[in-house]
Amino acid sequence: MLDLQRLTTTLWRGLLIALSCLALRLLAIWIYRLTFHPLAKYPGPWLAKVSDLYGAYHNARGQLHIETEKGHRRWGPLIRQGPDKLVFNSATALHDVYSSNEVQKSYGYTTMIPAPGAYNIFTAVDKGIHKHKRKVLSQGFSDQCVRAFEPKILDHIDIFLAKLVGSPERGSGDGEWSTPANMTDRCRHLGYDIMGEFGFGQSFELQLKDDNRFLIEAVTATTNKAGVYVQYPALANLKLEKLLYQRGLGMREKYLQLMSDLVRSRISKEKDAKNDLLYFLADAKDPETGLGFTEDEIWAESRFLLIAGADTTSTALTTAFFYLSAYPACYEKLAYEIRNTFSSGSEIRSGPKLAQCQYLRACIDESLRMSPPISGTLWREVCAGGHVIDNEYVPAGYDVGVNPYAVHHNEDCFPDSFTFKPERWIPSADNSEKDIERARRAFSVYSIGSRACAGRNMAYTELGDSIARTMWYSDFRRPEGPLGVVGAGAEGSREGRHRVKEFQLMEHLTCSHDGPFLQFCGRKGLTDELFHDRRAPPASY
Ligand code: HEM
Repeated sequence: MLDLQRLTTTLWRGLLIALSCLALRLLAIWIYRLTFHPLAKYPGPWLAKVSDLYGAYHNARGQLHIETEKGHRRWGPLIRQGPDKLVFNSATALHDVYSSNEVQKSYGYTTMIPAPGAYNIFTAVDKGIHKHKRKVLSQGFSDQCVRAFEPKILDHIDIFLAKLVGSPERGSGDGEWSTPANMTDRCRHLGYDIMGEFGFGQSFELQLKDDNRFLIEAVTATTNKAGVYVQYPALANLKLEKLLYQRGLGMREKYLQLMSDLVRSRISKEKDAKNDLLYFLADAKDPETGLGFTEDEIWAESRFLLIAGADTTSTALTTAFFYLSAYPACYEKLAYEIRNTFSSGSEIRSGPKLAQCQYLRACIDESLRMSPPISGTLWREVCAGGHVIDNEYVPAGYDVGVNPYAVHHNEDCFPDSFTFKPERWIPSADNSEKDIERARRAFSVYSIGSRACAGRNMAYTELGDSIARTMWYSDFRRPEGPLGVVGAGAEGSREGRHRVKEFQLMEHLTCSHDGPFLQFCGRKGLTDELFHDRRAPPASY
C-alpha cells in the first residue's frame, strides 16, 4: 500500500518536473524569439513573434488576410508574422520577392504532398522539378488550346444563364424577376463543370444534378486543412483534420475515388481523343528533355488542377457579381458597353470585339483587386546568401512574402482602395498612364515570376465570356430584405468585416464565401437562343 503511494507520488513528481522543463524550454524559446532572434527588431503581433499558431489560428478562422492588412496599417509596410516570417507591403517588395531567383517556395508547401515524392507543379519546391512540370503543363494552357476549348466553356455558360433566368417566358422583358439565386453556389457549379471538361474531358454536371456536388465540400475541407498547415507546418504531424474536418474528409474519400475513376478512364481513352489537360499530362513531353509524366504525377497534378482552376475562377466570378450589383453606375456602364458592342449573344466569345470591351476587363481586374481569390501570403524562403527586399536585407532560411489583399488595399498603390472603381484601370483625364502603371505593378492576383498562375488565360476567357453573356441576355439585381445583403460586410461588425460594399472572403488556401443572392430577368426577345435545345432545364436548385 505504502509502495503504491510512493510510486504515485514519484510519478506525479516526474510529470511535474517534465512539464516544468517543457514550460522552461518554451519560455527560453519565446524569450529568444522576442529578443535575440535575427527578426526580433521587426514589429508585429506578439503571438506571431513567438509562434506560428498566430497564422494557423487566423487562417482557420478565414481572416488572416484581414489581420495582415490591419497589421500593415498599424505597424507599417514590414511586419513579422511568425517567428521566422516577414511580410512586406509594397510593389517593390512584390517584385523583389516573386521575380527573384534568390527565393524558393517555402517548406510549408510540402505539407500538401500526399505521399513522399508526389509533387505537383504547385507543391514542387525544387526549382528543377518545377521547371520540368511547368514546361509540360504550359503547353495545355497555351492560347491555342484555350481557344480550341472555348466552345465548351460557352455551352456551360449558356446552361448557367438558362437556369438563372429560369424559363424562356421570363425573357419577355416584362419585369418578371427570378427567385433569388445564391451566386456562390451557381458560380461554383459552373466553375467545376468547366474545369472537369477542361482538365479531364468530362463535365461533373454540378449545374444539372446534385450527384457530384459533394466535390465542393470535399475540396473546401482539403483547402481549409492545407491553409492551416502551410502557416504552421509542424501541426501537420498532429493530423488535426481528423478532429476538425471530419465531415469534409468523409467526402474527400468519395472525391478521391471520383477523381481516380476520371483519370483512369481518361488515360485509357485514345490519347488524342480530346485536347484536355489530361491529354497533355499523359502524352506531352518536356520539349528539352523529352521526359513526360508518370501515372503518379498525373494523379497529383489533376487533383491540384481542379482546385487551382475551379475554386479560384468561381470565386472571381462570384465577386464580380457582388460588386456589379453593389455599384449600379458600374453595372449600367458595363451593360451599355456589352449591349452596344455585340449584335447577338452567340457573337460573344474571344476575338477582337471582346478584346475591345475595356470596361469589362476593368471590372474583372477591379473585382480581383478588391477581393483576390487567393488572398493569403504566398510564402517564399530566402535561399543561401540572403536577399534584399525593399531595401531590407533578409538572411537565408526565413520566409518572406507580400499579401495580395493587403497590397491591393495599400493606399499608395490604389487610392480609395476599398471603393470598387473599374475606372482606375482605364486611361482618362483623371487617370494617367503613370497611375495605371503604378496600379499594375502592385496587382498580384495571379502572383508574378516563374511561379505565377499558369492558367490566367483560361481564367480571363471564362470570366469575360460569363460576365459579357450574362449582361447580354439578362438584367440582374439584389433582392430586397435580408437576402440582399448576404456576402456583404455589416456595419458594427469587427474591423475588416464592417464595410457594407465589400464582399466577405474567408481566406484559407483558396477562399470560402456566401452570396450574393441575385434575381435575374431575361432581356426582351433575346433569351430564346439560350433555351434552344434546353426547353426544360432540370429544376434541381
Ligand atoms: C481568377 C482565377 C485564378 C487566380 C486568381 C489564380 C491565382 C493563382 C496564384 C496566385 C498562383 C500562384 C500560387 C503560389 O505561388 O503558390 C497560381 C498558380 C497556378 N494556377 Fe492559377 N489562378 C486562377 C485560375 C487558374 C486556372 C483557371 C488554372 C488552370 C486551368 C490555374 C492554374 C494554375 C497553376 C497550374 C498554377 C501553378 C503555377 C506554377 O507553380 O508554376 N489557375 N494561380
